[in-house]
Amino acid sequence: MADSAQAQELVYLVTGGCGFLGEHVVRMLLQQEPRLRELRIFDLHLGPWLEELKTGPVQVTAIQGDVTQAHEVAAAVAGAHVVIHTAGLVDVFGRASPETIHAVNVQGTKNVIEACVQTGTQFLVYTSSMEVVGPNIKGHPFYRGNEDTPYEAVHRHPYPRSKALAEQLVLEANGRKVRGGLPLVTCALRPTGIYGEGHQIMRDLYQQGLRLGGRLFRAIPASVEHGRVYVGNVAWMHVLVARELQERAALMGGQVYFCYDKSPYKSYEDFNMEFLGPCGLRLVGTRPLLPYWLLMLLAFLNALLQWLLRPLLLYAPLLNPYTLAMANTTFTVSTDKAQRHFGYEPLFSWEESRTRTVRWMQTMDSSAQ
Ligand SMILES: NC(=O)c1ccc[n+]([C@@H]2O[C@H](COP(=O)([O-])OP(=O)(O)OC[C@H]3O[C@@H](n4cnc5c(N)ncnc54)[C@H](O)[C@@H]3O)[C@@H](O)[C@H]2O)c1
Ligand SMILES: C[C@@H](CO)CCC[C@@H](C)[C@H]1CC[C@H]2[C@@H]3[C@H](O)C=C4C[C@@H](O)CC[C@]4(C)[C@H]3CC[C@]12C
Repeated sequence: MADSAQAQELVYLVTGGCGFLGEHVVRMLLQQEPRLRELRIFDLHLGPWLEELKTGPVQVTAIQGDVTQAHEVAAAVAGAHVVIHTAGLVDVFGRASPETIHAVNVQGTKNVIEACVQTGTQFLVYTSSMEVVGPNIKGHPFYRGNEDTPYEAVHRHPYPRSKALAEQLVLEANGRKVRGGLPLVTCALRPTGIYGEGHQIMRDLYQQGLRLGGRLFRAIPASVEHGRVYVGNVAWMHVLVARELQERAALMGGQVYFCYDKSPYKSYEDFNMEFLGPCGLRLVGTRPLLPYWLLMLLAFLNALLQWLLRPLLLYAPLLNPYTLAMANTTFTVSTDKAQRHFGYEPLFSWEESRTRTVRWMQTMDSSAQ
C-alpha cells in the first residue's frame, strides 16, 4: 500500500478496472503510487475483490458504469487528475456485433476524452494494442519491430479497426485545452498478447487440453514468433507512464509505446506450453499436424457455422480465419522507447512472470478438483 509519509493528493480513475489487465493496474497503483489519495474504479461489472481494497489508506471508489454513456463517464472523471482508460471490448471471436465493438471501443474512448476536456482532467493514458499495427490481412511478418518500423497496417476486423480508431482519437486529443485552460496530455500503450494471472484464453486452453486427455495438438509452425508480455509488467508500464506524463508532458504527450519485457520470442503455442507444461499438458507434434489449407478450411467452416447458428445460439470457437491468421503471422517487438522516454524497466523478470502464471494456473487446477 502507499507510503503515507508522502503527500497523498492525486485522484486516479481506471476504466475497465475489473478486467484482466485493469485489476492488475488497480493493484499496482495501490502498491506503487504513493501520491494516490483516491482510486476510482469504473467498470460495467464490478468484482467482489474490490471490497478487500477498501480497508487500506487510499480511498477506493467503485463505480458501476458504461463507457458508452457520456454522462456516466463525465461523472466518474470529474475531479480526477489522471485517467487510465483500459475498458474495452476484446473480441476476435465474433461474440459481439461490430456495432457494439465500435460503440464500446471508439465511442467509449470519445466519451472519455470529452469528459477530460469538460471536467478539466489533464492526463489520459490509453490502453491500445499491438493490433493497431498488425498483423495485417496480408500476413506480412513484423519481426522484432519498434514504434517506428514501417508496416502496412490494414484493418478489416472490427476489433483492430476499433482500437486503431480509438488510438488515433486519443493521440489527436493531445494538446486540446481542458476546462481551466491547461493542455490535455495523452499517450497510448500498445501491449502485445498479454499473459499472466487471470488470463481467460489460457484458462480455456487448459480446459481444452484436459478434455483431450492432457494433450494439445500443434497447429502453428514453431518458427512463427508471437509477441507476449506479462500482465504485471503491462500494469507497471501504465503506472509509470501515468506518473511520468505529469513530469515529461512535452516529450511523452501524443506518443505511442509498445509494452514489452523479457518474455522470450516463441510461437503462440510454444509460449503457452511454458505454463501448460508444468500443469501436466503436452504439445503433440514438432510440426503442425494438419496442413495450413485444412486449418483454414476448418476456420472458415467455424465462421459459417457461427453465422448459421446465430439465430439459435452463440457459436464462438477459438479458431476462425482471423485468429488463425494472427497466430500464424510473426509479430514481435524489440524496442527501448519506454526506457528512453520514461525510464521503464520490467518489474518482473521472465522467470518470475512464468512462476507467477504457473502458480496461478495450478491454484485454478486444484480448485477445479
Ligand atoms: N488481453 C490482451 O492480450 C490485450 C492485448 C493488447 C491490448 N489489450 C487491451 O487491454 C484492455 C483490457 O483488456 P483485457 O484483456 O483486460 O480485457 P477484459 O475483457 O478482461 O477487460 C476489459 C474490461 O472492460 C470492461 N468493459 C467492457 N465494456 C465496458 C463498458 N461498456 N463500460 C465499462 N466497462 C466496460 C469489462 O467489464 C472488463 O472488466 C483492452 O482495451 C484491450 O483492448 C488487451
Ligand atoms: C489456431 C489455434 C491453434 O492452437 C490457436 C489460436 C490462437 C488465437 C486464439 C490467439 C493467437 C493470437 C492471439 C491474440 C494476440 O495474442 C493478441 C491480441 C491482442 C489484444 O488486443 C487482444 C487479444 C489478442 C487479439 C489475442 C487473442 C487470441 C489470439 C488470436
